[in-house]
Amino acid sequence: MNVSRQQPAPIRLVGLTLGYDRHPAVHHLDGTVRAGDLLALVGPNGAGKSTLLKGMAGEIRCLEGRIERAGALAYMPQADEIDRSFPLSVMDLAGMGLWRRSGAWRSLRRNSRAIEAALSAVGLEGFEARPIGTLSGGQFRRALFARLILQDCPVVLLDEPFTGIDARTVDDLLALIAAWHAEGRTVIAALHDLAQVRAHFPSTLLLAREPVAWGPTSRVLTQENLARARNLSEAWDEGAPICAGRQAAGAHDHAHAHDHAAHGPGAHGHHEDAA
Ligand SMILES: Nc1ncnc2c1ncn2[C@@H]1O[C@H](COP(=O)(O)OP(=O)(O)OP(=O)(O)O)[C@@H](O)[C@H]1O
Repeated sequence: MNVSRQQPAPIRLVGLTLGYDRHPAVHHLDGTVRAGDLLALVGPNGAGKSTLLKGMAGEIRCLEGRIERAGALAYMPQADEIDRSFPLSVMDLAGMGLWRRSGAWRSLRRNSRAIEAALSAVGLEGFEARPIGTLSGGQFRRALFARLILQDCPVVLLDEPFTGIDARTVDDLLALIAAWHAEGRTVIAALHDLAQVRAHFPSTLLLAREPVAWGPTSRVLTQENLARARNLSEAWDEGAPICAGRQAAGAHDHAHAHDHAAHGPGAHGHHEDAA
């Protein structure tokens, strides 16, 4: 792994609302993901985790506010968003990770050595020529992680990277993520397994269409915060328009189809991690 690569910059969310067709999916986000953070995004179904990752990856535009970030970023969407019918070999798929950096100077031989090393790091040696459509879910996930290794980006975004993956593969991939963290990269992952988050992710952003709590995992994943996240999600109105009054009112007194009553102290996602 190239240790001289670019270091990550912090990612700042400023008055951020993201959504689809002018309907917010997640809003009122303010806070900073520290450079080098290992951050879990947690929340009920529909809480806005994927939407936030898509916004950070530049796949959707901000409805309001902005995301300030710099440098290269690698993004792994949810498995069902990836077309596996495309006639690609495992080697081709992993090799796509080199596109950003590979120029004419990089020989095919050097490329293939790097790809083989990445495939070996995820336990896929011998799979180079296999069409991706023939891989099991776990093998395909490993191939995607090999592509991330080759992308070699300072910031890595993962959307539910372990869904449907067996325990051994999850352990291997968690070790890879821990190594990225140790190298100083920023890693942000949307996850549902709270035990896994507690064990492996020092920071957590708990979302329920808006930030419920953001900070050290042990302080965020409390019963009280989790209950508040459930209540907020249930109270959400899918058809609500974007909060046009927020900036004018500068507070929470604007007319809202969704319930803000559950806001508590610390709900506004300021990163309380002093370290
Ligand atoms: N392409 C889209 N078009 C319209 N609405 C969308 C789109 N993608 C997501 N949404 C809506 O945005 C909201 C947030 O969805 P999102 O996928 O971000 O949640 P999530 O926290 O990742 O959920 P899950 O845990 O179920 O994956 C949901 O109400 C969802 O229906």
